[in-house]
Amino acid sequence: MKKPVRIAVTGATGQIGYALLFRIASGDMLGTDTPVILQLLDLPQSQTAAQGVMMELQDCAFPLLVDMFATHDPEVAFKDADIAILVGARPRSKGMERSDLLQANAEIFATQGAALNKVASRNVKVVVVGNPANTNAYIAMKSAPDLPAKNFTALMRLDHNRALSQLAEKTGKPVSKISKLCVWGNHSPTMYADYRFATIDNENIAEMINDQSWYVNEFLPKVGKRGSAIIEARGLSSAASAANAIIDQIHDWVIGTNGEWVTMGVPSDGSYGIPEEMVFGFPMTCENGEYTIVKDLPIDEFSQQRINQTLAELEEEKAEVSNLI
Ligand SMILES: NC(=O)c1ccc[n+]([C@@H]2O[C@H](COP(=O)([O-])OP(=O)(O)OC[C@H]3O[C@@H](n4cnc5c(N)ncnc54)[C@H](O)[C@@H]3O)[C@@H](O)[C@H]2O)c1
Ligand SMILES: O=C(O)C[C@H](O)C(=O)O
Repeated sequence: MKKPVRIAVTGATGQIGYALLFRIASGDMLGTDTPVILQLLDLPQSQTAAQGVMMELQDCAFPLLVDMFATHDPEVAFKDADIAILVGARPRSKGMERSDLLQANAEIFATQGAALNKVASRNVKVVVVGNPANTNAYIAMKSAPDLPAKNFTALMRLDHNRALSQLAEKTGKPVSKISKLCVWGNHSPTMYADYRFATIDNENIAEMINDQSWYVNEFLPKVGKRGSAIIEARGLSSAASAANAIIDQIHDWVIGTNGEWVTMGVPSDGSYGIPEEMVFGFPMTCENGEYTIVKDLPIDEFSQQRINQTLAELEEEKAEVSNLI
């Protein structure tokens, strides 16, 4: 058996927390050979609910769950954390855009970035889920100057998975056959789900579908606005699919992608003209616990225009939180 991995989860008693914790403890995220310790953070008024969630976790008798505790203090929750999943934040409701949450949620990520800086493992892998996820990840990263900036990521795997499923449905082929898809930019309707390089059995999907109007007028808006469609239909924002995407993003970051592309929101290294440190969705491969941006892809005029649009939105969000960083 390996050494237990300390996993801090914020917003542990919320919707996503409830869909996430049991899958982490069952081994879906890090594999069935890796024991875990869950360090749960939620607000003081949610501590009784947190006890209830822990009772249920206990009642599952997961062999991999070696310890767990709940607290309202970020410095306790993040102590020595190897992985920190920052979910705790207000979700949007009908009629709101994710950027409307910026002022409500930004301070949480400044406080939690500072706490991670103080007490987490120096190698902590951070995934920010609370919206607007990219800018919140940027705030957390800037609030943690002693940790490597590359350790801070935003959840963009849900967008990637949504795009995969739409392409599988359109082509009638299984999701597992699709390679080299990516989503550029912000986790917002401006995101750019790029299928130009995507293949099924080495055949180019764009050529296979051969319908630019479907791509521009149906596929891109459907993927970009999927979060709103779920809120409209369910009355609540996505939770099980978000938890699943968190599991996928961390699984692949830690265990690797075998050369396959995935999408993660990561601090830019200047690739594709994206300003350094801007937390942006890029195509990614992962190996040995490190991610690498897929470099030197050709960017045509349409793609450049879409990338510029999502970048401009991130620049605006960044300007709005300049008081916090
Ligand atoms: N990036 C993505 O793909 C994605 C997908 C789905 C949801 N989200 C976002 O995730 C966030 C959580 O969604 P949810 O549906 O679980 O919401 P929820 O309201 O069900 O749960 C949020 C939890 O966070 C807790 N919380 C609030 N402030 C906190 C703080 N300062 N510290 C610790 N805990 C705190 C609340 O008490 C609550 O238990 C929202 O911002 C939502 O928009 C992101
Ligand atoms: O859209 C939301 O507000 C929730 C989440 O970001 C999603 O994409 O489902």
